[in-house]
Amino acid sequence: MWRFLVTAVEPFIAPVDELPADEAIRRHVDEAARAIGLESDVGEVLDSSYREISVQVPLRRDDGSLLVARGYRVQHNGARGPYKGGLRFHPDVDLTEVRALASLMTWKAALLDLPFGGAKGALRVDPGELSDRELQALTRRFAISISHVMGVYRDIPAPDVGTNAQVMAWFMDAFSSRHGYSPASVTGKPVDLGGAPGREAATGRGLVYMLEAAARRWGWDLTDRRMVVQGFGNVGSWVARELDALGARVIAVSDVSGAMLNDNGLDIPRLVQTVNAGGRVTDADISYVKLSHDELLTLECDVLVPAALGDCITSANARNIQASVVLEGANHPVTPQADAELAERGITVIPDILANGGGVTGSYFEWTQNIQQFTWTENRFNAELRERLDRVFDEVASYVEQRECTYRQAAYAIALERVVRAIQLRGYV
Ligand SMILES: NC(=O)c1ccc[n+]([C@@H]2O[C@H](COP(=O)([O-])OP(=O)(O)OC[C@H]3O[C@@H](n4cnc5c(N)ncnc54)[C@H](O)[C@@H]3O)[C@@H](O)[C@H]2O)c1
Repeated sequence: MWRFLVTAVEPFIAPVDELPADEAIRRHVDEAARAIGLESDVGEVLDSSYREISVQVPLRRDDGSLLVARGYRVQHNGARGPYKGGLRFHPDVDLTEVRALASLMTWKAALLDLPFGGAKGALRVDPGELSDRELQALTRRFAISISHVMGVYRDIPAPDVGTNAQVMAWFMDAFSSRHGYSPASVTGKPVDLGGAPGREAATGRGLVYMLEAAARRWGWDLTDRRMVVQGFGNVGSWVARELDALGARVIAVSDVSGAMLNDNGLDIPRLVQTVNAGGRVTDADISYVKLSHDELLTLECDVLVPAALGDCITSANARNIQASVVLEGANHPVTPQADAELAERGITVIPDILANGGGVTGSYFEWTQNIQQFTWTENRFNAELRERLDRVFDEVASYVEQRECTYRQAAYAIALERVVRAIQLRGYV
């Protein structure tokens, strides 16, 4: 059984001059509203969430003590389809962060032209401190507590930080016990339970597909390019594997246990082996120099992939970033102030709602296959994923070239137009 390792280091804390996450996303949306000349007051609907649920999730622990966790599900906007978004289990998560992440999902799904609205859920708990029985009991209790607003055509969760296919299986089983067998009520499930072959790798693989699309457009050869990946969980480990397979040089990676560098390129298959066996990256018996978490972010490299938590590139370290490109694997890893500073310094940022969109696209494939009770092969899954992501990247890149704006500004402008159109067509306001 896997174990989660989430709390061994301090969480990233944005400097006080930075905006809270939900306001930061709102700032991006406001900027997009100005860019597309949104004159209607429909934008006001998007300033807040449609529904925010906060529930108490009690658990009798193995040692007899009582744990009372707090669970959240935020549904931001459902104009384009059922709500969709991950479930995060983390001790530092709060409603403000969940609200921000739910809104990001609205923009991501719209940008990728998927028939979903945006949502996010979280349980404020450290999964690494729980036994398997405790984790299962807590997941089931949480699922039942919010099941009245969940469902195949209502709201469909997926894995995120601190959750995985096994957690999704428990969630699906608890939901199904109330509503009848519903594999399409959750995505990112184990393949033996209706999970789509390819979904587990889809976010990390999708990031690399996006980078390849960018490389073709910019005339870059990715062979031997210096890559740095922060976070070595689902997203980070798959990014590193795919970059390594492409012939790029992954010189540094990190997880909660620390950061490591080898200028000649790290032995990624050995690292993956270590982590899959339940270890941390720094346990791997490979040649490396140990770095601090901050040093990893400021290494000189071609591409920096933050793939851990949000708010890691802020006004405190943006001026020290030495990457040519920041490819956002994590959600909201760059604060608005840092974003402006990176843009000024000529560093290209491929934003979360574009870069890590392979995850929700893979979830869309899984959901549709569950509804049709039909399974694609992994090859077909990957081919369809690449085709969709290439198309979306090209759309955003064309917008950037025509308007001379950043990738983030272009991505938000395209997404906002789609969501506003859906709100108006449905006569919501
Ligand atoms: N899983 C998905 O499909 C998906 C989809 C889109 C976006 N994301 C985003 O990607 C990010 C990572 O998600 P995941 O599913 O890989 O989570 P995960 O729990 O599988 O992995 C998180 C990784 O980050 C590491 N980490 C935590 N704090 C760190 C720190 N301070 N420094 C360095 N490493 C640290 C952990 O050790 C772990 O290796 C999150 O921001 C998530 O919202 C995930």
